Amino acid sequence: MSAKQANQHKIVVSDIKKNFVSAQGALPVIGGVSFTVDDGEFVAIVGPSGCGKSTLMNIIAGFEQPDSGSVRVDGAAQRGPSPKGIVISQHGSVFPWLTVQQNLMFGLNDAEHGARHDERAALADHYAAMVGLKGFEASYPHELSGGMLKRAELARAFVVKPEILYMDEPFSALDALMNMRMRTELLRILAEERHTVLLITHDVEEAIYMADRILVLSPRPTTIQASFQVRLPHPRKLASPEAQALREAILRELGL
Ligand SMILES: Nc1ncnc2c1ncn2[C@@H]1O[C@H](COP(=O)(O)OP(=O)(O)OP(=O)(O)O)[C@@H](O)[C@H]1O
Repeated sequence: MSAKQANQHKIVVSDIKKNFVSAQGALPVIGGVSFTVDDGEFVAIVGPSGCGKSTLMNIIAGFEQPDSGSVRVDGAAQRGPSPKGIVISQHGSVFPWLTVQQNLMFGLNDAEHGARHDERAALADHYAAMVGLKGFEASYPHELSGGMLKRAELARAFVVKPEILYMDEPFSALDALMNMRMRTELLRILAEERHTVLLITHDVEEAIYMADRILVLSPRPTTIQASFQVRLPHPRKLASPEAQALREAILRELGL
């Protein structure tokens, strides 16, 4: 690979290995995973339950260290969580004691986003409106529905304009209809603002609907078993013969 090509990759994951040690002995979880993600690319990772998806994501996002191998973001070794990336998980991350607006303002520091409180409030309100929460800026999280809460979390992630979104089963706690709405919402926002996305999901259709590329992980100790480029135009029709063929090929890799 030439230096120029290497520079184009936003994330470079090189031969990551990870064992957990328990009373029962060593549990090999990640058995050597390498891949790259380009700037602005949306890569989804699917794999069997318990294969190590979350562990891999935690390592790539800098929250956990691998036993061996490395993660580089924009060419620099990832040694801990970086402000370039933000994690959205199914557990949620909004502060229950702050309103929607206060939650969105929380990540905006004075230096970068204007010292004035009203400038940061305006930016927070802009992102609340972008995810369909106009009119709910003064509401507290417990006053929102599950779907609205998820929108607030997305807005909270987007307001700080992260270069990378690490998403670990972000919509899995939502009902099927809201899950589909949030997929569409996420793609709409991504069309407006450029981000690199790494999505972990157990839902093959969710991956096909959104991703540019889908990596299929093997059972533990996990490795990349297959990779699929998704060359379907948006908005994607999951019932189309191309999407169905892709779904079947991925499910076959998963042994289903
Ligand atoms: N901190 C830890 N200490 C010990 N074992 C762990 C730890 N974190 C994860 N594991 C184990 O590593 C394996 C992989 O877990 P992980 O959560 O990464 O899998 P996953 O693919 O995300 O699972 P799921 O599909 O069920 O969400 C599991 O067997 C889990 O019990």
